[in-house]
Parts: sequence; structure tokens; C-alpha cells
Amino acid sequence: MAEALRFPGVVAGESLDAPIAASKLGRERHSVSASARPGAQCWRRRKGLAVSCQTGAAPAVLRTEETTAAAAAGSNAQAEFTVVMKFGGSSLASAERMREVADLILSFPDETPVVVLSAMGKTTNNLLLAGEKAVSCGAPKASEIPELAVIKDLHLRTVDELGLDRSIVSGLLDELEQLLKGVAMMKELTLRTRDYLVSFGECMSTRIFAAYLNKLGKKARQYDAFDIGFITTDDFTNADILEVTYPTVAKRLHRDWMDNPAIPIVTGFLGKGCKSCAVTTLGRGGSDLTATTIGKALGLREIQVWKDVDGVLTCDPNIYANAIPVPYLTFDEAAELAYFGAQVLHPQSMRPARDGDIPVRVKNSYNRHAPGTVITKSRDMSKSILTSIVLKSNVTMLDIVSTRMLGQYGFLAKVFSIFEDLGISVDVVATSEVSISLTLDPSKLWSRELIQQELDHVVEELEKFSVVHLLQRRSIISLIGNVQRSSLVLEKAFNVLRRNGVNVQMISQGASKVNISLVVNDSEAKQCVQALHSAFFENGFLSEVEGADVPQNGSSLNSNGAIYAN
Ligand SMILES: Nc1ncnc2c1ncn2[C@@H]1O[C@H](COP(=O)(O)OP(=O)(O)O)[C@@H](O)[C@H]1O
Ligand SMILES: N[C@@H](CC(=O)OP(=O)(O)O)C(=O)O
Repeated sequence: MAEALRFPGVVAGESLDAPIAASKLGRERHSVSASARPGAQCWRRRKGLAVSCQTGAAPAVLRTEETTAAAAAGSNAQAEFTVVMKFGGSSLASAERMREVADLILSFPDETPVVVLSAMGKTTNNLLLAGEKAVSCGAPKASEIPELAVIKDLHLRTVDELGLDRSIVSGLLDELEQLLKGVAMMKELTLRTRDYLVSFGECMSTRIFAAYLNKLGKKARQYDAFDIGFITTDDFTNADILEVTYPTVAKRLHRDWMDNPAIPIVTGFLGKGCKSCAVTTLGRGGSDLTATTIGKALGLREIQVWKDVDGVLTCDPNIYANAIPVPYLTFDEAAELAYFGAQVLHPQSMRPARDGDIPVRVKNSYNRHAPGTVITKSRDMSKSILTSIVLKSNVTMLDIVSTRMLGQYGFLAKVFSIFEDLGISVDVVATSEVSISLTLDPSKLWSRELIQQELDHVVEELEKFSVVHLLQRRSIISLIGNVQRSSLVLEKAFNVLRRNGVNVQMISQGASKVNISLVVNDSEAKQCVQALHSAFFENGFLSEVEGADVPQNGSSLNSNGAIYAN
């Protein structure tokens, strides 16, 4: 196995991110050597993980070199692996859960899976909290951060309970502590350091799980995604996967399988920045995207995403416990649902699956025989009316009225150029000749909220040519379904809202043709979702409508569960 490097951001001649540098300075174990590969340089250390780092490699160079080589291997790469099985943090919260997930994987002896894992339980949140506390606690106190203790305890206990050697994670835990000391010393946590910090979660869970499968006698090989060709933009905390990733990952997994077959256990959520060569992350929940990327790269039969719920549900079960599973979705519906706030899937994760036309199956690792949700390119929409109701809260709405007699084209262009310049996402839009109403994504970046100063700045810019009303604490309720039946959906929805005394402040029928969005006050939103859910899904409405496809609870809809039927 190659020697390891946990500082993929460190390239000869490049300045280090300060806290990482500080944590490195605290230790002496590093040695530096150049990789044998022409045009590449690599920092190595005696212990830890392996990341090869291509110095200053421009994406274009990578694309030419890697694509050509991978294309040769590409067709064969499809031969061995059959499915991706992704398990999220909720499926991997303890040693007991790891045992169950191993058992689940082994219960499909006819499959050759690529396994993608997230960090255990709430580890990512704990890492982020630890990082934030380190900024202000002072270096001597960094070792005492409570979240660090929780992370250590969980991982060491898991290793012990699974009968594995503590050395599987102890080096990483030491390194994590050093990093937190570095952050504490420098009193800063850059986005780059944040990504590096959270990467410890997936790096540990995959090492533990691979070791456990090997202990059970099932050959498994651990991979850090940033080491096998997950090349991304350098947008730390929210990076995009570059095209070169597909052939590179396919080539690597295929080659290793040919050399020595073993189930790949890949870190979800992580990548390597194309310019910085540092660890990047794909946004919260990004392991789903890792899974669909691998599915497309290898041209697999199916992508399975194992969660703690019986599939995609008719609404967020935390908002309304009566939510029921949705048996079928299209990629467009699933993407819209995720984008408009359903935390169950990463918003970008449907893209590779759609491009590769690979079905995604959302399953429950706690209830493996439940049929789950199958997401495909198309489905019979003739009977579909409403699929799911999604709520996105804490949204800011802007009413912008032109004060100059700009034509509509010029007015809209001016408004949107401001959002583009400030890097703020717009969700729902309704326009007239001289006015526009729109909502702003509450999390401009996945990891943090739009802050007041940014909003003030937006308003200031817009007021140069318009009158602006800023309306905060709004919610978007998205009705995901068949927009061809929009009159029926809207008639029912508005009846329900009127009965509940709710005034809709904006309405938009998405260009995607699967979404009608309504904007209401935050304070009324949950009650609206519950009332809409009752009206559409619980009182026989859909079965009253001629030809409607009616979701039900339980397994009677299990026409999509053929391969799990037992
Ligand atoms: N429409 C929905 N359908 C299913 N789950 C939803 C929905 N909206 C929100 N959720 C939440 O998403 C969670 C599953 O997603 P996530 O936490 O990312 O799982 P994992 O960590 O296992 O990948 C559920 O436990 C549920 O609370
Ligand atoms: N661990 C990362 C990535 C991820 O996808 O997690 P999960 O599969 O548990 O949502 C996060 O919490 O964001």
C-alpha cells in the first residue's frame, strides 16, 4: 500500500493554510519526497493516509491524461461491479449498526457492490462544533473540547466492540487533535481547514468498516475519495465534481479489482480540489453525490442509498409523522424535492444518475424489506397528481419594483446580475413588466446562513434602480407532482389554505414542470403542510380522483421491490 499523506493541500512551494501548518509544526514525523510520476510531487509521512498530489495540475491537463488512459479501461470497468450501496451517518451510528450494515451487504451474495459510507452518526456535526470551539478556546484547552472526546469515544468504542485493532483509528484521532490545536493556535478556521477537519469522519468510518468486513472474511479495500480521482472545484465546503472524475475513478477501481478483487469501501462527501490539491467536501449530505458519481462512472445497474426512513416520504417526518413512502419518483422530481428542502437527498446527487440513466433506490437500513423509493428518468405520470410536500423555512422574500422605465429585459437582467455578483441563490421567482418577487436561498452556502449584512448590501444595490421590500421569516411550500394536473392541485390546495385562514404571498409553477411553490409566513408553514398532507394523502382525495395513483403505507405498493422481496 502506498505511504500516506493527510495533507493533500500541501504542495511543495505552496503556502500552507495556517492552522494546518500550525498543527504540522507541532510534529516531527513528516518527511518530504517527490513522487516518481513526472509532473507530480507528493508529500509523504510515515504514518497515516495516502493522497497523491499533483502539483498545480490544471483540470485541462488532468482531463487529457486521465481520460485517455481511463477510456481504455472504461468498457471493462462495467463488468465486475453491479451496484453502489451508500450508507449514511444514521445507518452507521454504532458498532451494532456497523454489524447490521455488514450483514445487509453480505445478504446480497449475487451483487458485487461498491460501498460508500458517510461519517458515523453525528460525527460531522461534532467535528464542525469542535472546530468552532477550537477557534476561541486557546491551544492548551483544545484537547479538552467535549466534541473531541465524543468523537474519540465513539470511534474507539466501535473499534473495541467490533474486535478490531485500535491502531485503525488512533493515528487519525491523534492527528485530529493536533489539527484542533493548530486551529486554536491560529484562532481561525478557514473553509479549507473546515473541509480537512470534517474529512476525518469519513476517513475513520470507512477504515473501521473495511477492517470489519475483512475480519468477517469478506475482502474489502478502503479508499479515500480524494485519493482515487474525485477531482472537484476548489469551492471549499460546497465543491462541484469535475468530469475527469468519472474515467479516473472507474480506472482506479477497475484496476485494483483486476489486481486483487476486494469490495471497495469509499469515503463519501470528499474530493480533492483541482488547483489546491486540498481536501474538499461536496456540501452537507454529499455522500449521496459520491454514490451517484460512482454509479455513473462504472455504469452500474443500480445506485442504492440506504437511510433511516422507508424511502422518500410524502413530507418530512419531522414536520408531520403521518408521512408515507413514495414508491416512484423521476430524477426531476427527486432533484426538485431535494433542492426545495427535503433533507433526504443531496440536491446535486440526481445529476450523475440522470446522465447515466441509472435507477436510484432509496431504502431503509433499519427496515430492509420495506420497498423504498425507486427514482428513474421517467415514469407513468398519467395517474400522478401529487407526490410529496416539501417545506423550506427561514426564507427571505424580496419585492422589487422598477423606478426607471427599463424594459422588462433590462430590469430582470440588472436584478439578476446583482445576485450573481454577490453569489446568492434565488429560489422562486414571479415577474411582471416592472416588478419582480423572489425568494433567496437561506443557505447561500450549504454550511451557513445568509447574514444580515449581505441582505443589506443586496437591498442597497437594488435600491439604485428600484423600490425594494424585504420580507423575512417566510417559508416555501413546494407541491411536487404532476404540473399537468395543476388546476386540480391548486383548487384543492387553496381550499385547504383558505379554510386554515392562510394567505399565500407568492406562487410559482416551476419550469421543471414538477413543482408548484407557495410562499407563506414561517409561523403558519408547518400547520399548512400538515393540513395539505391530510387533505391530499389521508382523506381518500387521490383515490376519489379518477385514475390517480394513490400512495399507501405498508408494502402493498411493492411492485418496485422485486429484488428485495422476502
Ligand atoms: N421527504 C422526506 N422523505 C424522507 N426523509 C426526509 C424527508 N424530508 C426530510 N427527511 C429527513 O431526512 C432524513 C434522512 O436523510 P439523512 O439524514 O441525510 O440520512 P443519512 O444520514 O442516512 O444519509 C430522515 O431521517 C428525515 O428526517
Ligand atoms: N457526513 C457528511 C456527508 C453525508 O452525506 O452525510 P449523511 O449521509 O449522513 O447525510 C454530512 O454529515 O453532511
